[in-house]
Amino acid sequence: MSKSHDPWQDAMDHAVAVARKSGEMIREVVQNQDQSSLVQTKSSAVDLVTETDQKVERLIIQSVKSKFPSHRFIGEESVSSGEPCILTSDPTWIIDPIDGTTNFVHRYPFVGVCIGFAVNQQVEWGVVYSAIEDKMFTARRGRGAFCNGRPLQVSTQTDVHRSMVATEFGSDRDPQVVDKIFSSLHKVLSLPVHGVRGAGSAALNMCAVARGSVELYYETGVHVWDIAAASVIVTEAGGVLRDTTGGALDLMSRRIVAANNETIATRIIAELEVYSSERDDRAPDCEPE
Ligand SMILES: O=P(O)(O)O[C@H]1[C@H](O)[C@H](O)[C@H](O)[C@@H](O)[C@@H]1O
Ligand SMILES: [Mg+2]
Repeated sequence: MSKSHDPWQDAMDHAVAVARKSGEMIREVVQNQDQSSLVQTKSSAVDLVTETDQKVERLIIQSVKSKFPSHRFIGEESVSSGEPCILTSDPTWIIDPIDGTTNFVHRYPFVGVCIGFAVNQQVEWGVVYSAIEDKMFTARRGRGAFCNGRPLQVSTQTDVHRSMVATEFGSDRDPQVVDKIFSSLHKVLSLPVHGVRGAGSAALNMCAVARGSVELYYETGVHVWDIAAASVIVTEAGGVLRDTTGGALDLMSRRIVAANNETIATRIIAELEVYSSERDDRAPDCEPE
C-alpha cells in the first residue's frame, strides 16, 4: 500500500492503536492484581511509579521506533531514568504512559495514556486514552477535537460565578508550596465558583475542559508529558492555553492554565499565586567544582 501523503496522520493512527493496547494492559492489571505491591517513588514519597508505567512506556516507544526510526522521544519514565528532556525541531513523541499513577495504584478510575506529537516544537496532534472509561480523546492541529469520534466543544460560559474549575494538589509536599496551592484554591473557591474538582490526572482535567464540563483547569508542577497531548485537544475544541502568569503557555515551564475562553482565563489567573518548579528542560545538575 503506498505511504499516505500525510505522514503525521500515519503516526497519529499508530498512536491511537498503541494507546488502546496500553489501556488494555492497564485494565488487566487493575482487574487482576493489587497494584499497591508494585509501587516505587520518585521526586517525593507521594510521586509514585509502578512497573506498569514502565512497561507501557517501553511498549509505546519500541512500537514507534520500529515504524518511525528517525523520530525522537520524551517519555516520563525515560526522563526519570536520565534521558534528556529537550524538545528539538525533530518529530518528537511526548509520552506519559499512565497520567494518574496515584489513581492507578488506588484503583481510582481516572488514568490517561498520553501521546503527544510535536514537529518544529509545535504539537501537531494529541491522543489521550482514558483507559478505565474507554474514552479515546484525539485532536490534530486544524482538524478538530474528538472523544470516541464525536466532536468536542468547550463550554460557552463567560460568567466565572457559574463556572466549574479543576486543579490538583500535585506531589510536592513542601509546606511553602502547599501554602501557595491552598492560597490559590481559597481565592478561586471564594469568588465564588460553582465548584472545584480534580480528576487526579492533568490530561483528563484538560479533556474535561475540551468536552465542556469544566471551564478551566490550572496547576503548577505538571510536566510536559502530562500536558502536551491534551494541549491540542483543548485548543482544537475551541479552548485557550496560558501560563499561570497570564502569558503564553510554555510546555516546559511546569505551569498551565487551560480554559474555555479568555474571559474565564483572565478572571481566574488574577486569583492565582504564581510560583515555579524547576523547568523540565533545565540543564542537568552540574557536577560539583
Ligand atoms: O500521574 P502522573 O503521570 O505522575 O502525573 C500527575 C502528577 O503526578 C501529579 O499528580 C499532578 O498533580 C497531576 O496533574 C499529574 O497528572
Ligand atoms: Mg502525568
